[in-house]
Amino acid sequence: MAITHNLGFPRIGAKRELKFALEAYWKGQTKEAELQQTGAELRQLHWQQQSGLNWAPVGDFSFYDQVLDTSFTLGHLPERVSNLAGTELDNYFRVARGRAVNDSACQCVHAGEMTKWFDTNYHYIVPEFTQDTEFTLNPARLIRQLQEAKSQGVNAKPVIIGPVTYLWLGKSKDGCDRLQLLDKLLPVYQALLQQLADAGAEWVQIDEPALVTELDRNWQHAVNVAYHQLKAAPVKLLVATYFDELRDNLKLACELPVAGLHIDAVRARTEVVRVIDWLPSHKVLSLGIIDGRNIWKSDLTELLSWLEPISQKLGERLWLAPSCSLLHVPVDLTAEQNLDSEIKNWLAFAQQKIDELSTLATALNEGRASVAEKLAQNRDALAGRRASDRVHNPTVQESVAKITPALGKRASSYSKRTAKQRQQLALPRYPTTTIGSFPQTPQIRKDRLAFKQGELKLDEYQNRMRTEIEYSVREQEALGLDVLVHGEAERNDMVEYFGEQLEGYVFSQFGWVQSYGSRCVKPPILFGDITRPHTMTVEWIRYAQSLTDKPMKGMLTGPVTILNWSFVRDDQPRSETCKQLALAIRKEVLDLQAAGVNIIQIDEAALREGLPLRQSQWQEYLTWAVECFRISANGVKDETQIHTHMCYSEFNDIIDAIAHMDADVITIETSRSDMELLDVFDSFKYPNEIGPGVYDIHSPNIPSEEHIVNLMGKARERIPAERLWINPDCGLKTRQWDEVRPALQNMVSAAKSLRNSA
Ligand SMILES: Nc1nc2c(c(=O)[nH]1)N[C@@H](CNc1ccc(C(=O)N[C@@H](CCC(=O)N[C@@H](CCC(=O)N[C@@H](CCC(=O)O)C(=O)O)C(=O)O)C(=O)O)cc1)CN2
Ligand code: MET
Ligand SMILES: [Zn+2]
Repeated sequence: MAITHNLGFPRIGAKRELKFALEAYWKGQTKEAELQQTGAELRQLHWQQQSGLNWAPVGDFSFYDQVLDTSFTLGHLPERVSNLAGTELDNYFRVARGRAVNDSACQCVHAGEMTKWFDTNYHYIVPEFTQDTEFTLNPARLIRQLQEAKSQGVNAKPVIIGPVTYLWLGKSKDGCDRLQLLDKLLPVYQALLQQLADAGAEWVQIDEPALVTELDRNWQHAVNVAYHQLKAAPVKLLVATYFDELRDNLKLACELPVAGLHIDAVRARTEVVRVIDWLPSHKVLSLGIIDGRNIWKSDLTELLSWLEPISQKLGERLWLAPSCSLLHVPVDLTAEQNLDSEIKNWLAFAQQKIDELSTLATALNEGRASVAEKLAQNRDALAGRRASDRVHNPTVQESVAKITPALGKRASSYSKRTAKQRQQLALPRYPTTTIGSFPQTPQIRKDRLAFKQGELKLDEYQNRMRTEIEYSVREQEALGLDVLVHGEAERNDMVEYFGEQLEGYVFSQFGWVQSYGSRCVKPPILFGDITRPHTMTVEWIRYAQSLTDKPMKGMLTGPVTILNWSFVRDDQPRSETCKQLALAIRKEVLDLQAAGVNIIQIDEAALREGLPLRQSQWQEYLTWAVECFRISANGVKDETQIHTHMCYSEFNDIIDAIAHMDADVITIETSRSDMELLDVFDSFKYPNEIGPGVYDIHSPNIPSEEHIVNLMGKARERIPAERLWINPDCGLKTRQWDEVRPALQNMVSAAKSLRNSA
């Protein structure tokens, strides 16, 4: 009798109800009660949609981020919000975004740092630790939601982040050893588990994904200490791991004194046999067999053949689940009206994944015959996908086979190139530029929606986008920027836009996935061999260049970032898919050059995110990822200046790979680290030009000229002035013009004053 459960459900809503409710609340258009009501309705709906399972998650819902929720549950808030007026929700949003609703008392504080959740495009708010950090239990939200679920007849299993992973996710602000806090943390967890038990919880899922990373002995020891202390709690604990194999932590995870273990049986399938061997015979084994990171239908028949003997052996001890929380996939495939029907039949979103799980459990519990029709349909869909001639294109495969190292090499070294580029571009010292996007105004979005719904003709849509481009060019000229951009008005997203242009992709209408807070992305679906049937950006850039005598940067997204932010095929290695994308981008680069564009930026914002979770596997990834970037960028002549952009701040451990990309200029995030991270870009390790971001675009705050001059002063201590550019941290699409204008004004005047003082 296999038991089914889910680790977490997407909370944004099939029509992004949560996003709209949050944004209305932040603007002060609605009251807290309305926001709470939307939350309750979404939870109820999502529990109903999971009612076919034996256990549904509770506590996976969040108004912003589940890690921030955990910080609140543990009574662990940054000191800067501890004495401010307002409700708990006000404080919650202050930590999340720097301010509460309509903070009329101007109780704005700097927001908590945001960083990537493991190797996903989801971002969490980083817990901030010092040696004086204290924890106090604040379980009300979780207990209320447990009661809410129970009152609706849900078989509820609370979900929390485990103590070791919680510490692992955070950052020490004073150099303290986070593990020293474990002793203070565990009693709070113990009390929390006690309260959940009192409120009627039988099982609690306690997530410890840190167990799939390389933990040193102190961290491994902490895992043991934690669960030996928590075993006294009067609930059954299911320790959940996901996103990778357990490897060196396998034995440790199996032997913890808890009632069950969940592992990612998609990414760690080869470990299942060993886990079954090691797991004591009283424990539940939860196998995450449905891929929570991708949108393809599972091969149910193949899974059954594998699972039947396991089910025989484990009986009631076998639980089945998606590999990880379904937060990382869209909600419901049936909402899609415009998806190509052949390809739609190959896909499963969150709801369909829940159905797959139920089908598998029924087959195991009642025999395959009981779901024969569903299994047959599933087999047909998969056979169709395998055989489809839309997936395979021999010409593309030949081009990839013909790739040689020469394709990734520029004709001359950086020093030769830069001399020619300087002569041609004649830029001042400390050239100023921006990262690509300008505000995506409500009007731009409205126009695009009208166009997509057929209410606006192509011509008219293009006219309007050209007007937006012209507007941003005039603004940049007025500001006195040196290298201009067209502003990306015509792009819904830097990856989806390219997915829409390339052959081998389809895209959804409602396939939204949360990236941070209320911000979502709609990853395009890469199903087949990639070709570029026509130019994708040339006309827009050419138009923008025609408006000005200043140099206009061509703007592209790089192959690695397109790969990492798409749902990609699982029938060939990612490196193979990436090479196909690289060849397509290379064509675009060469066409831009032919159109007279002599500065081309190729964004690789997600290059670091694609790193495997274990450092021992990094090199293999970096080798092909960097090679793909080089293939896309390096076909150009010496005079063409290649830029790349990366908006994260940890380069120490991959600086060699970054240098090996050999872009003429790299723009990076640095403003929040006070330029310290430039230490790693010193002349030996990084010989080319650098634009260290001088202000944080995630914040509405306007940086002062003095602040920027100050930061650049620090940059100059590390990098020779002739190799420095001045630019923001990242694109400006989420900001408003009223914020962008004064910020860039200060940036440009900072550049002028630096030039004068040189
Ligand atoms: N893919 C990706 N990942 C990334 C980033 C990124 O830029 N792209 N940046 C980093 C941070 N993550 C981010 C993720 C999303 C957004 C973002 O701005 N998302 C927008 C949606 C962007 C989009 O796809 N816009 C579409 C659709 C917009 C829309 O909602 N349209 C409305 C109608 C228009 C309206 O009335 O507003 C509708 O369909 O109902 C468009 O412009 O065409 C949002 O959530 O609001 C920003 C940063 C890391 N990961
Ligand atoms: N060119 C892109 C932009 O400016 C780069 C963003 S990186 C997330 O929006
Ligand atoms: Zn960026």
